[in-house]
Amino acid sequence: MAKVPPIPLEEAQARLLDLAGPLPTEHVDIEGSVGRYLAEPLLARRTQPAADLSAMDGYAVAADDFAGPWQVVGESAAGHPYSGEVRKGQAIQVSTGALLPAGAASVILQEDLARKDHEITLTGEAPMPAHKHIRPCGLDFRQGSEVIASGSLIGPADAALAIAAGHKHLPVCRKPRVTVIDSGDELSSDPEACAPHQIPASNGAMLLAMARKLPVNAERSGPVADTLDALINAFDMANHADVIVTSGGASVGEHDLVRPALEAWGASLDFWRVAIKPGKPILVARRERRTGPQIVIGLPGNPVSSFVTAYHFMLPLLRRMLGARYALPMRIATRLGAPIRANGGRREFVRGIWNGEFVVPHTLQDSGALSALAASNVLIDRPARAPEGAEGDEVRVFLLQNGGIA
Ligand SMILES: Nc1nc2c(c(=O)[nH]1)N[C@H]1C(S)=C(S)[C@@H](COP(=O)(O)OP(=O)(O)OC[C@H]3O[C@@H](n4cnc5c(N)ncnc54)[C@H](O)[C@@H]3O)O[C@H]1N2
Ligand code: MOO
Repeated sequence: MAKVPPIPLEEAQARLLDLAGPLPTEHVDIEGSVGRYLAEPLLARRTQPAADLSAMDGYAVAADDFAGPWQVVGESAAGHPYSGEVRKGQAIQVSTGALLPAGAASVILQEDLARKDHEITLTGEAPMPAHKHIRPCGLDFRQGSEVIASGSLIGPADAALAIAAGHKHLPVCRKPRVTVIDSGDELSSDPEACAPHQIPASNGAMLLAMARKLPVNAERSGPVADTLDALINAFDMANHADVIVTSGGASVGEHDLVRPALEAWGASLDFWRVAIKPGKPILVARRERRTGPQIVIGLPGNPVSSFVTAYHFMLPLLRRMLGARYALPMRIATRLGAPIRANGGRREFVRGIWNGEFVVPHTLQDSGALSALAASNVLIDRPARAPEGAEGDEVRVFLLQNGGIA
């Protein structure tokens, strides 16, 4: 068959992300929103702090009243404000987070004072500047201001911020429905009963686990036999899915039937083959449905190729449907802890082990070697035709753990 030239990774990712947009918005309670992406900018419904607060435990005094001694005339505790006003020569005992009493301009730390009955005297330093221990009204945010940008990943701090800003619910995109299909006659669904001509169907579980790191409704089907009918039937069964992910049968062999099956099913191929290693035979197709489009990502069967292409295509597509501002994975710069060989003509994602300081390429880079993939915690991004690298050279890596998704 005619050779189809592979396209660059960025172009392929842009084409894939163009095929889909964020799914419709729904409102969920804040605890249930963590791990999802904010679908609209979030505006504060209140000002925080809503009034000037004391930032420390101590005594509030009037403006320019630092000589003392002062008469302690009352207390403002967190949740129990003082109702009167402070005058010169007076002090109000304040606790951290308590409302600053009317007339107060400074808080003197209790460590800098000596108290005897109702009188306090300065033994240490007066605050400098005078308002040092005061958290002014609106320091954090003001009513009506944007506190979280649209497309942000809602993490623990965002959940706290949304609640502090007066919200009970947040708008998020509905969860994409994902079906992962293992395909291949050699696949056994029972890893405990696998003949020598068979191989346990392991990609589906891996891809499902990767998808489920995101807030999606994902399920698995197969293994599906290498026939057009079996594949078309599996696609029909996934008619409810927004995203269908297959693994295997993406290459050029006569049993590689994913492309013809997709075409027979009514999907149109957007691209096939990307200039990356591993993962070159990846394909992407789209099918129109009454209830919205379906995107099919056909991943190569080699387990490491499946993993790498799921990382660079499946997860970004799901993040895009979830409304994420940054759908693509991000790299960090680090240094080599061992030499790395010169690269060939395809951009390569070398499995490596990073200790937070240096990265060492795994010695086994076969695209079927799950043992090397599982032992690795980064993908080293090697540009096409990169020269060999020496220990200490800078390289870019994609994190698979420690905050990275894999
Ligand atoms: N003549 C050519 N042959 C191949 C080319 C090529 O350009 N010309 N490309 C190679 C590359 S690159 C890759 S990657 C593989 C991918 O091919 P397929 O997507 O068609 O994958 P399969 O042939 O179905 O399987 C490859 C390998 O992976 C195992 N596999 C498949 N599915 C699973 C699964 N669900 N769980 C575990 N393991 C699975 C399968 O048994 C094979 O060993 O093609 C090259 N060939
Ligand atoms: O590109 Mo394949 O994915 O070499 O293994």
